[in-house]
Amino acid sequence: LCQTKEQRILDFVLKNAVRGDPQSVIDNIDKYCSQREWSMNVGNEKGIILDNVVKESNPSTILELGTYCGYSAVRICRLLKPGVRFFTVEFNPAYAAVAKQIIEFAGLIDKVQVLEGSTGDIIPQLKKKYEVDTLDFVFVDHWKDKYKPDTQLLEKCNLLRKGSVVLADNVIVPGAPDFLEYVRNCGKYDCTNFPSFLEYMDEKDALEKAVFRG
Ligand SMILES: CNc1ncnc2c1ncn2[C@@H]1O[C@H](/C=C/CNC(=O)c2cc(-c3ccc(F)cc3)cc(O)c2O)[C@@H](O)[C@H]1O
Ligand SMILES: [Mg+2]
Repeated sequence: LCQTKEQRILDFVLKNAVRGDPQSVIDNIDKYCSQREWSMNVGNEKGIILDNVVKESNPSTILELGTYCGYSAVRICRLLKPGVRFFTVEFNPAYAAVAKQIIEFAGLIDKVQVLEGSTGDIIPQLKKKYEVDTLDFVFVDHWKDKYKPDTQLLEKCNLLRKGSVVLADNVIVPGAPDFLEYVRNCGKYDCTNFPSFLEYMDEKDALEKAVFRG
């Protein structure tokens, strides 16, 4: 009855992970996607870099663009102190449904708001509708051609402040060349590249950290 890969990932987690244990959820998604079916989760190599950037930023208000199955939502939220707010945006209802169940199973649903819709519509609503002042941390992992326009939209909506961290997945594979060129040359960000590997593969990939200068 599990027709989609995402449902099969959820089923594997529900069967094999430990309820309320985010690390076991992460480990089992990685196990399924490396042994059975490849899937576009940030994975464990890039995930460890993500963990370190989150830890050093110690963020209180976090936004993720592109929830997919919720792997990076679980990865990020397992590190956060109580009382922080994590918003994640997903416009595919089937993916959002899987992600909510995975986040819930991990015991993190109280920290997470899965906002169903398009980033282009939701980002402008964050201040008024979701009572966001500014964002401390943004994880960008949705369609690669939307990285640059959505980063510019975050700026336009005054959601970034001095020191806000924008961390982008896949800047080598599939790549986000216009985003890289923008954040590295527009003069508004201090950029750091973190070379790593594509999830569950030996191919090179990288994360880019862009810290807003304010
Ligand atoms: C544009 N506005 C949007 N608003 C809300 N949600 C959006 C969205 N765009 C995309 N999404 C959602 O984000 C997710 C999209 C992620 C796109 N990611 C990739 O394409 C990707 C692709 C690869 C990949 C790498 C190598 C390869 F051979 C094949 C694929 C690896 C990755 O780590 C990736 O992140 C989906 O859940 C989609 O429904
Ligand atoms: Mg990715």
